[in-house]
Amino acid sequence: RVSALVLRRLSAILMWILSNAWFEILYRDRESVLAWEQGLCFVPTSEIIAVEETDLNKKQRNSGKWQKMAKLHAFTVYYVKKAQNHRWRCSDVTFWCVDEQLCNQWIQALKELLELQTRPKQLLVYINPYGGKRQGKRIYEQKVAPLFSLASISTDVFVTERANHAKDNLFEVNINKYDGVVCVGGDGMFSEVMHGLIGRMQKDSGIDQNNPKAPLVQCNIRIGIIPAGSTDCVCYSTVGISDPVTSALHIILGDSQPLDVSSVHHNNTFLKYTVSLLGYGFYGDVLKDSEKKRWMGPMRYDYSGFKTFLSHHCYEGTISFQPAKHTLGSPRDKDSCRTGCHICRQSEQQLAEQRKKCGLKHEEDEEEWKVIKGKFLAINAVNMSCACPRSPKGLSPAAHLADGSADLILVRKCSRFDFLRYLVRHTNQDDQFDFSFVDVYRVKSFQFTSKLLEDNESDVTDIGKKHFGQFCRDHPACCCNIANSTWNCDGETLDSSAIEVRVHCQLMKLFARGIEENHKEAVSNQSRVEQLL
Ligand SMILES: CCCCCCCCCCCCC/C=C/[C@@H](O)[C@H](CO)NC(=O)CCCCCCCCCCCCCCC
Ligand SMILES: Nc1ncnc2c1ncn2[C@@H]1O[C@H](COP(=O)(O)OP(=O)(O)OP(=O)(O)O)[C@@H](O)[C@H]1O
Ligand SMILES: [Ca+2]
Repeated sequence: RVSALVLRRLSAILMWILSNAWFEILYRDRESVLAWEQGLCFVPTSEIIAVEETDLNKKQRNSGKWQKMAKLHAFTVYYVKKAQNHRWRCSDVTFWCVDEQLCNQWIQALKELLELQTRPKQLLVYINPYGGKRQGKRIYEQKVAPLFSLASISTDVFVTERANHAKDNLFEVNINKYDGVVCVGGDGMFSEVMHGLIGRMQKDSGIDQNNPKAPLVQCNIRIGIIPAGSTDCVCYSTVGISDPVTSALHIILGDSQPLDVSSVHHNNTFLKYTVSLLGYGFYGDVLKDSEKKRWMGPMRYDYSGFKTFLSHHCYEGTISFQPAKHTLGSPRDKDSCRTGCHICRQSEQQLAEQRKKCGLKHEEDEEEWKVIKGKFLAINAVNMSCACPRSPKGLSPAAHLADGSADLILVRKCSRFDFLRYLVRHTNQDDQFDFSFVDVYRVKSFQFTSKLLEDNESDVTDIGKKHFGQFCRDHPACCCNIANSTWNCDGETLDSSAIEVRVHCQLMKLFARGIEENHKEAVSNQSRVEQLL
């Protein structure tokens, strides 16, 4: 290790000398490293976007410079430049020399290196022209398509004409032709594409989605998200920023991030899949109200949020859940899920071992269920942190993208002021779970039944109890809503007062790599390693 360090230092000095001369390319282990005039700069081949021959002589002729010089030959390397806050940009550098053969050799060598990377070559793209601020088409055409063409990616592009157009289309297309599916839109559009892909996978494998216990088939075709929606929570939580160019570059490099998906059932009927927020009470009511105000664009959430906050409805019901014992993490952890997360890796292995051991036995049924009854302002189940521009740390900052668990957050009945304090903590660094009225559990499955439904089911003959007004008749001071709330399932409303939810570990994959450690954190970790050496 010490000699590797010394070698690296030596090669750095050598590169500095070379960078003042013509161009040079050095190899460090099997990774190529480029050095150029501006001083030292390392670019791993995995972060080179494209290599192109450059007609430098044409440029020079036009500018009138270099006229007395010999004919030059050049190539341009396009690479990922990492900026602040997880933002990526496409940068380029041109290398030149007088020897045409040498120049061609470098172009050839770099292209061969790029060929060795497993990157998407053919993509299927769905654009929702009405998501967010209705900029999806413009964003794709101006910011994304030029990058795909630079990276020699061919695309089949569909601009959707109605809701569920993309989902329906995914059941018909020749899916094996593609290396991935890209959706341009928000969380709702992503959800549509995910339902299409997972549904298609199960259909092709003869799996019945209505069976809540069916082991679902993993979906290996990756989805790329170009954010053009109102919340863009899935993109933000998996990339660290909601930025179309950054996401396009993650797709081009062929990044891969597995993702947990939860299935939602009612009475052996499949309802939906969810990857981000499945929320009852506050977030369900915000969504339901905001759907009527779509014309307001992303602002609709603030308007409906404020209205719902003032209405302060709570809902009574029973939640039963199975704690996620296979994972090392806890929702109160200080560390968050980051690129290459060891908790996600360990949890996946643990689940695979459990499955091997138990074979076809439904061991899950035998595991303990915890039951909680109460009155809640919000019941939020999140498969990931749910970070988004409105809430940069998310609803559960320590939730993991791919650990086979969800965080179940129960916000019990409390005063408006306390609920506001809780909401404000979505937006700052303070601990959201440090309230007497908030409980959080890491679970692998859960069920919810509203009190209204329980009452109706337990006494179907009592017609009086079927009327909503009955519910709080015995408690005149109670703020509980007389009707049920709805579920906010990744931004889609779901009307069911009884649901069964099960987390499927790493059911699908995204063109992403999780949130990378901050540069500062990474540098301090690196210097710690060097001190150790
Ligand atoms: C006082 C400041 C409080 C600010 C609270 C900000 C909370 C932001 C939480 C965002 C959580 C996102 C979870 C992701 C959900 C997505 O799958 C889904 C589809 O895109 N988006 C929403 O449902 C969109 C949900 C958007 C909900 C916005 C709620 C805004 C509440 C405003 C309350 C104001 C009270 C002011 C009282 C003086
Ligand atoms: N051509 C279309 N016309 C109408 N609706 C569409 C069309 N294409 C897709 N949709 C639907 O629009 C809904 C919302 O789209 P999308 O998620 O892109 O934007 P958003 O709701 O503004 O953003 P977010 O989900 O991030 O809050 C999706 O549920 C999708 O099914
Ligand atoms: Ca998870």
